[in-house]
Amino acid sequence: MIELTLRHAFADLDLDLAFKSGARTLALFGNSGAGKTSVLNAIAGLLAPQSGRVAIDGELLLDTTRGVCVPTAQRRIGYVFQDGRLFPHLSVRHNLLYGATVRDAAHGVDFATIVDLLELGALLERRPHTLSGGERQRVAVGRALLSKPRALLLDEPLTGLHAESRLQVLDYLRRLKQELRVFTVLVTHHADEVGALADEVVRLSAGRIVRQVPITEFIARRAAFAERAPPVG
Ligand SMILES: Nc1ncnc2c1ncn2[C@@H]1O[C@H](COP(=O)(O)OP(=O)(O)OP(=O)(O)O)[C@@H](O)[C@H]1O
Repeated sequence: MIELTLRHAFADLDLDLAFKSGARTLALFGNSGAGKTSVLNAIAGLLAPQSGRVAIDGELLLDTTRGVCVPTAQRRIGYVFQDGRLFPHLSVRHNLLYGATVRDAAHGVDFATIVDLLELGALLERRPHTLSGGERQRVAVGRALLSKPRALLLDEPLTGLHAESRLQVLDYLRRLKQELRVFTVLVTHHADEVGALADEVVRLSAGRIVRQVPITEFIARRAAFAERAPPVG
C-alpha cells in the first residue's frame, strides 16, 4: 500500500496531488511534463517537496509536517531509469552484485534467481557498452531488485528500445511481476505498457491527478482515458 501526498511548485509546473493504492503494480500515466518522474523522485528521496507525505506499507519515508525525511539510501527503493545508468567500468556480474551488497540477504530474491528470471547468465562477464539496450535494461532491473527494495520504480524502462527489444523486456517485466511480487510503480506514456503490467492506473496531467482507475476500466475505456480525460473539479 502506498500513500502519497505531494505539493511542489517548480518554475513551470505546480505539482499538487494525492493518492493511495494497494495495487501491486501501479502505473503513473500521462503526457510529457505531467509530473510522473517528479512523483518517483519524491518516493525515492531525490526530490524534497515543499510539502508532502510518502508511506509504503505503513513505513513513513517522508512527512514534511512532522519533519520526517528518510535519506534516499535508507529508503530501500530500487530505481530503474530510462537509460539504465549501469556502471560502465563494471561487468554485468558486478553491476548486479552492487545492488546485492547494499542490503543483507535476509529477505527478497537472491542473485541466482534474478540471473535466471532475467536470463542474464550468458552476459555476466560482459561490460555494459557491449550490451544491447534491452540487455542493459534487464541488468538495470536485476540490479534494482537485488537491493531487496520495498518498491521498484520503473521510469520509462522501455523507451528508446527498438520494437523487438521492447516486447522482450516487457515479457521479462511481466514474468518478474508474477514471480517476485515486488510493489512496483511504472511511469510511462504508452498505454500498451500500462495494459500489460499495471493493476491500477493514476493518470496525471499538468501536475494533477485526473483519474485513478483499476486496470480493467483503463483497458475498457482506454481511448477516452488516454485522450479526453477532463481534469477533476
Ligand atoms: N529539477 C527541476 N527543476 C525545475 N523544474 C522541474 C524540475 N523537475 C521537473 N520540473 C518541472 O516539472 C515538469 C514535469 O517534470 P517530470 O519529469 O516530473 O514530468 P514527466 O511527466 O515525467 O515528463 P516526461 O514524460 O517528459 O519524462 C517539467 O516539465 C518541469 O516544468
